[in-house]
Amino acid sequence: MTAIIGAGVMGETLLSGLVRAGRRPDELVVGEKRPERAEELTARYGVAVVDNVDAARRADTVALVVKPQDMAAVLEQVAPELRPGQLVVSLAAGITTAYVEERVPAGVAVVRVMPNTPALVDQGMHAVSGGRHATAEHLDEVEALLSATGKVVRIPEAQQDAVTAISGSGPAYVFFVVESMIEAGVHLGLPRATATELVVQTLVGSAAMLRETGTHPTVLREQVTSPAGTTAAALRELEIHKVRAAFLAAMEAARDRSRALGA
Ligand SMILES: NC(=O)C1=CN([C@@H]2O[C@H](COP(=O)(O)OP(=O)(O)OC[C@H]3O[C@@H](n4cnc5c(N)ncnc54)[C@H](O)[C@@H]3O)[C@@H](O)[C@H]2O)C=CC1
Ligand SMILES: O=C(O)[C@@H]1CCC=N1
Repeated sequence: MTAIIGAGVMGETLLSGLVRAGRRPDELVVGEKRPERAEELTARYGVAVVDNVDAARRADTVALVVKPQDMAAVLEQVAPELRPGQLVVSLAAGITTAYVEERVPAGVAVVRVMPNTPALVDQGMHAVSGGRHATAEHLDEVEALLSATGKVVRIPEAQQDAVTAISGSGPAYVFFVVESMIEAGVHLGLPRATATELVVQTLVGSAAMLRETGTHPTVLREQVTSPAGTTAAALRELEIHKVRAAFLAAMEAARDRSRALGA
């Protein structure tokens, strides 16, 4: 039995992935604070939504998908139900395995995961790190849990805040670029629907090229950039506006915020 405590955006992403991967609703249990959300999830997936204490008691694996700020309260609530042999998986930004281990009975295995929302379409990027009592089998179990919804990498926990800044928050940066390009298309006189179709397919095509050719992105960019052409004119403006430096500063800010959330 797997429990998911906190079924907002990321909790539902995990839940729907498990259901798509063939888990039966009676093998899953959800803890969710908002009653209207609980009703929605039961209607959509046929899962039981129970209180957190009951969810933790019934499950072998307990996935915590509440906001980092709510983690201490949830751990305080469920800790009396947890026992060695159970596995706690935290998907929260910034929360370290040590933070969880300090709040659960000794010997409970803890694994930290940084997922991302493309898992909703089985294209997620999940980074996994084990805590003090997590064995290779625990990591295998978490990998099996997540691999149905995307790629899984195992990383040292010290890299988790950087990973959060890159792949955890990453989809938002990509959507921001997409929004900006669509808006630019509208400014250039294209109908919004046309601009949207052009930008989305350009993104999907570029992503497929990166994955399928394995060619370095710099080479792919140079292939598009004809001497004294249109792309060179555009890239010059991006450099003048320090877009590369802005990305560096943005991801440093995300990394720092992740660290602060777990402090
Ligand atoms: N949204 C994203 O793209 C990603 C989110 N995460 C992590 O996932 C976690 C959840 O984030 P979101 O799903 O975006 O937030 P959210 O606000 O959509 O979901 C949190 C859910 O937890 C519920 N909740 C709060 N306190 C609770 C309690 N005491 N008991 C039971 N349920 C409770 C809320 O009602 C809500 O449905 C965060 O820790 C975040 O760092 C990680 C990677 C990506
Ligand atoms: O913005 C956040 O804090 C969460 C963690 C990574 C993506 N969303």
